[in-house]
Amino acid sequence: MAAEESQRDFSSQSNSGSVHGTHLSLKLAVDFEAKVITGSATYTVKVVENGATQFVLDTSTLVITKVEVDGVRAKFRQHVEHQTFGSALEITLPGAERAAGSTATVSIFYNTSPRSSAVQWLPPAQTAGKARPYLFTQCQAIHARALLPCQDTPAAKLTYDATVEVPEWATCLMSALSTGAPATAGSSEGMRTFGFHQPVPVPSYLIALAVGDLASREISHRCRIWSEPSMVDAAAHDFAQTEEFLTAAEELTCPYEFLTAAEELTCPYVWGRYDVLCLPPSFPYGGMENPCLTFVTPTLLTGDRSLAFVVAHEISHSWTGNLITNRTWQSFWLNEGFTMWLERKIMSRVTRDARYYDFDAHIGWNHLKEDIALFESKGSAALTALCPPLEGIDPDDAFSSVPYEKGFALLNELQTRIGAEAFEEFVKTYIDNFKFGTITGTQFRAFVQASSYFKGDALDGLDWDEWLFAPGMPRNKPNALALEVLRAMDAAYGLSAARNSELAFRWQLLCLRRRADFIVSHVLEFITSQGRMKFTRPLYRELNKRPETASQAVDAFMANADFYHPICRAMVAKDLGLQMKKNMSRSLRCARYA
Ligand SMILES: CC/C=C\C/C=C\C[C@@H](O)/C=C/C=C/C=C\[C@@H](O)CCCC(=O)O
Ligand SMILES: [Zn+2]
Repeated sequence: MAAEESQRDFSSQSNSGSVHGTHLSLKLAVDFEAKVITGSATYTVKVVENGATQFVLDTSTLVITKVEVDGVRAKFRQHVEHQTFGSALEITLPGAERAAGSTATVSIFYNTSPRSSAVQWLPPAQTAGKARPYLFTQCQAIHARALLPCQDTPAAKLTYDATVEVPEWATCLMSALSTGAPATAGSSEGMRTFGFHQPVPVPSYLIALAVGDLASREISHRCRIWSEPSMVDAAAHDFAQTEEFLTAAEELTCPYEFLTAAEELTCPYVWGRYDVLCLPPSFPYGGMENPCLTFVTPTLLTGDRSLAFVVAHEISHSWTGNLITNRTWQSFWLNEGFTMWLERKIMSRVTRDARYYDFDAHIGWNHLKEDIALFESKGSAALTALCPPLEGIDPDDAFSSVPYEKGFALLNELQTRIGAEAFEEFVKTYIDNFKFGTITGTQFRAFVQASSYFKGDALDGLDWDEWLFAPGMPRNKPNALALEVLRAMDAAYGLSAARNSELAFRWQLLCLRRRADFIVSHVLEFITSQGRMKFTRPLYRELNKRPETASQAVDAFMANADFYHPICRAMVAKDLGLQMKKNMSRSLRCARYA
């Protein structure tokens, strides 16, 4: 296999590997008339590599007016603009080469351009109220650099605070916690100032802003639904299950025994609040997982809550994506594949219907097929790899259902190998291990391989290179036959008690492969009551694949060795890794190879 996951972020020109902005203070003012945001971005900068002399950020269509380092004017240079990746902004750190661990405060004074790719400025006609303008941002994947100078790579997480001056009639929201009521004191005439802080380190693509004529409805102690006033009741109705989704997500992600709300929680929700802003119809995505404030499209408003699963998806990103973040866009599948998995688990719980997971996975599989065919027809098959070659590529051009559904398919494949219950526990260890950080596919692979949940032969035959780097459809369709479905089929059709040997054989093999342990006693009964190799050998081999059932297979075989025809006995002994001593037939005469 040719490809390799790069440690470099091809989509950023910043030098976050040697100098890292760890905290950002934004002071912004919104000018609807000029369609610009003006202000300053002040970074607390930490040198991580000895000898650094520059702090390099990404910008796109920004006008930089002044830079200060530790309060003193500093030299800066904006490179020629690259069509996709923008202009690198090089700021000279004055004095001698900086030692690792040293810090500085860097303030950049700037304004955005009316053609910023991060901001949509809506005239009143494009709003529901038709009376006031509106603006919202969308920074994923690499548009944050068109909103503020930043190290626009998910590898560089930072905390932030912000003040934003907006017209007095407007409400300003950000992907952060509010610091309190807006202030008019200290603001320009006719303006008021909103304050925010985000104490959890986030990547730049999660910095978000919306300003408009907004109203809200509180739907739980930590969830509020926002939109334009004329839509807010409809939005609050369609997203009324938000708290229920959030609770289900907490149960699925908390590595400790989950306690009820009345008791002390062992896993407090890291982000503090989960609010939802329902945007005007030009919002380009179904939802965007901006922390503390998910953005959603109004196309979800049906009146019957049938599209609220998008909120379950965005809630899931609170852990997979926002808490554990893809280190570069090559590992975007870890954000989205895990989020699809969690979304489907949440929806199965909330609907109390285990079939939800399988049916939705089936729909996702078909979506994946369509997207892969589309990319192949465009001559872009390489972008259908889970870890795509992104050098020189605009991430927006690479976007498809591949990271979502192929990513999910890989996780589902892992789940199938150890069973849903064990995989759910494994995911909790994954979250606990990588929370607050970033991850690559290579790290994930190593984590799985080292995990005690995947001991023994659980990963046998899994071709990681093919999964991560080969374009096209994965080989194995996610199996829709969850344990619960097998139990329901058994209850409906009595398959475990089937007397038809062909039927019993197929059913038993299927159940063993799905690790449905209720079948084991039936299998042992079947393989010790007849000796037809067509049935007996595959079932013994299947039992022998897992430590939990292998010893039962050996015991059953040894106890019944005399029953089998010598050919069958010899074949099964080989299948089980046992050596039959010549002319001996009793169980004690078998010994394990090696
Ligand atoms: C392998 C692809 C590499 C990088 C792509 C990363 C980001 C792509 C960029 O286009 C931004 C995507 C933003 C997505 C936001 C929300 C999605 O969950 C929405 C999914 C589609 C929808 O429901 O409308
Ligand atoms: Zn998502």
